[in-house]
Amino acid sequence: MGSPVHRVSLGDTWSTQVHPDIESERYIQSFNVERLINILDGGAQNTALRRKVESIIHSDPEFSLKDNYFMTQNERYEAAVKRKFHLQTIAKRQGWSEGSPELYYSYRTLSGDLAFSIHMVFLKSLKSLGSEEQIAKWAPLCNDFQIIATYAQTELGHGTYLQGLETEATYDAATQEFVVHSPTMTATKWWPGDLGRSATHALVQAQLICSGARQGMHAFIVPIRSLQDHTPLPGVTVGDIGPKMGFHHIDHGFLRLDHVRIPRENMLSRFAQVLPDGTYLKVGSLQINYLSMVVMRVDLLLGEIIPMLQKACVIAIRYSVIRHQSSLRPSGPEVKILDYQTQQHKLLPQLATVYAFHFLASNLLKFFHSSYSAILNRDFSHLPELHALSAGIKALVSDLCLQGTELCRRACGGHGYSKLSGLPSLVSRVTASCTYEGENTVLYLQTARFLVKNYLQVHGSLGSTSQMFLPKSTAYLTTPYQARCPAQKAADFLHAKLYTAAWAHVAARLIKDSAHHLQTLMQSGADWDEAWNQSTVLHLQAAKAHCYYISVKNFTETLDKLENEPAIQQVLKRLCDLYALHSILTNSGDFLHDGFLSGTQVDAVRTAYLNLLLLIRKDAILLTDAFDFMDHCLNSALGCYDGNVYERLFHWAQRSPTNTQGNPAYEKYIKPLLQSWRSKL
Ligand SMILES: CCCCCCC/C=C/C(=O)SCCNC(=O)CCNC(=O)[C@H](O)C(C)(C)COP(=O)(O)OP(=O)(O)OC[C@H]1O[C@@H](n2cnc3c(N)ncnc32)[C@H](O)[C@@H]1OP(=O)(O)O
Ligand SMILES: Cc1cc2nc3c(=O)[nH]c(=O)nc-3n(C[C@H](O)[C@H](O)[C@H](O)COP(=O)(O)OP(=O)(O)OC[C@H]3O[C@@H](n4cnc5c(N)ncnc54)[C@H](O)[C@@H]3O)c2cc1C
Repeated sequence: MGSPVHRVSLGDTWSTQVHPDIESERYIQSFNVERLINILDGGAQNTALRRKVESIIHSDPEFSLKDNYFMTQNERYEAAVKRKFHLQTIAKRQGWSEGSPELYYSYRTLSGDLAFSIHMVFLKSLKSLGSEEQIAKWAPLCNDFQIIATYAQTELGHGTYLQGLETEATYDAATQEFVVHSPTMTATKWWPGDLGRSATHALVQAQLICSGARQGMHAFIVPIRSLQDHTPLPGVTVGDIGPKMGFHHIDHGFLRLDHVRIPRENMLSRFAQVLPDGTYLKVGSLQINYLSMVVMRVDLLLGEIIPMLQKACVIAIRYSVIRHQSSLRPSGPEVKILDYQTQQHKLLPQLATVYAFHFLASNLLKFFHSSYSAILNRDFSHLPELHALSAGIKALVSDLCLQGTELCRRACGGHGYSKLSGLPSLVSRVTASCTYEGENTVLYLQTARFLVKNYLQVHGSLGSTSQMFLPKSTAYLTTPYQARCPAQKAADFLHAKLYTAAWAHVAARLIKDSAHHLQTLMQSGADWDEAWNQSTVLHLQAAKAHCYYISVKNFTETLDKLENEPAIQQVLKRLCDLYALHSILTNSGDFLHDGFLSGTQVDAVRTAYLNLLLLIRKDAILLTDAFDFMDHCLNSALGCYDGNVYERLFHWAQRSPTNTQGNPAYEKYIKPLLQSWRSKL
């Protein structure tokens, strides 16, 4: 066992003991927590490296997040910039290079509360869309922060529909330059992070116009602020978009360009280029210019989105074994709120979901790595499947992480509404993930487009089936599916094959129904586009079901590989069962619709599910400990490892400026009012 000491690290002098209510939860260990930590980290050597980075970061007071909750937007931004540059200094001293695991772990340790994260999006986009020469030129400048860069794609008028972007880059063969211009108000770039107050350069996505022809969206590097004094360069209007729901530490910005000239070499040209005479050359489809979005959708899952739900689970579940409220029977002792079935029903499916998502995202990352280098070398054969999987998985993961963090917040009652719980910041931050890097509805529909296409390849017209080769993730569309679920009792639903087949059935049926709906509309005279729009609610449902199926299947396959770890395999199997059965129960209408499950079978699913809640309840604290977040990183008065919730909440509240900075309203308004009554009392 790794020592828990490294986790109790806030240095609160009054906190000398772990609360007995949480200590007792750790007393009987049905599995080795340290081994599970290693598995989640992808090996013991990664755990050791991560903890080394954490100890360097947390022993340095410059990195403290403790006053975050009391800061204004400007203060948050400044603190994030300071931390980022301090991290750069440490990284240099320690020899942590850009893209190294150490910097990845630093980001995790600091909860991403650092400036210049979109600078990293720029770098990743450069590596996806730039030629080797362009990467060799710009990447070192980025790595050393000789420039600060942003990714400027979204405009006031368009974010989703990239073909509708209005910013223009017109090639001038006479000077071999592009003229980058925002022709309308709605062409103003809006939302790019690090743009508002920091960036010196922007990767601007603009419509390429050369030799009089519009060639669609392409990426251009545009200098926007002086490297000498940071003033906007000629033709550039730039600023901050103002207050937002969250992400207060990031300066999201706007950018207008008035005929700004950049050299021809500043168009990123791995897949497309403009020759000096204005000839346009490209490989692949127009959508290859969307590659950096695929990269980011995969990258943000483990780096940003999933940790939000992991932390919310840690906080809410730890709090739920400290919090006592009411008793189970008259005159009985007050019980831990986690002993209420309804509290387990709120929290344990979230825990199961976040484990499912961790393994799902890890495997997607593997698929990404195996396809990405081929794509960079212009082999696009895996791109459609990668795009469809990354879009759908990003949508499902961010949707359910948002639902889950909000449920965790509410499960903490009133204290969950205090920022000091850490939960409101997690909710507001994960909310953004349902919108950025592709709004979720739009992403599900991209997945649906791929599924319908695959379905129609196999089942060309209504009823006819041909044996076709389909990508791995949609191969199940070729296998005839069972019409009825064979389960007869609750225990039957604990078979991974059975519930995976159930999700395959529902996904395949919904895909079939949405494709048939589309075809029926077309047979009655609608063209493809009209028919597509009139079936999108069905497509969306089908894409979601497909993603559920992929996530359930992936979890079961992960378990198969853990046969040398029987205790961990057993506890994860329960989580996998819970994830699958909870997803069936919350979508039970889809399983009942065609009689695949009967009402009696749904009752059996519920029985199996409720039994699992009790089993997982016993291991709940250890399963959250296995995420191995240090207290600094959780930054929660409710979620610390030692369980000293009330003392911490009380002490943290004392630090609030509302308590430390006097009360001008008293002097101005309350005092005169009260004193005006004094003479009469
Ligand atoms: C601490 C900080 C962390 C937070 C950081 C947050 C940083 C955030 C950054 C951003 O948000 S950057 C902006 C992100 N913007 C988007 O994601 C925009 C979403 N929109 C799109 O992706 C596209 O416009 C669209 C929805 C895919 C539609 O595009 P288009 O109209 O051009 O395509 P379609 O007609 O729908 O499809 C044509 C064809 O292309 C295929 N395809 C679409 N996208 C891709 C892709 N990315 N990769 C590969 N292929 C793609 C699509 O499947 C179609 O294929 P076929 O069916 O014709 O074979
Ligand atoms: C915190 C944050 C950070 C961001 N960072 C960046 C950044 O660094 N760089 C950058 O360029 N951008 C950034 N963005 C912008 C972000 O990528 C876009 O907001 C996002 O892609 C959604 O586009 P939109 O705002 O145009 O939404 P819209 O597309 O206008 O969506 C509005 C509604 O219309 C629906 N809709 C739109 N199109 C369709 C369709 N075809 N079919 C069905 N329904 C549709 C959507 O589902 C949604 O309900 C950021 C946004 C946020 C919130």
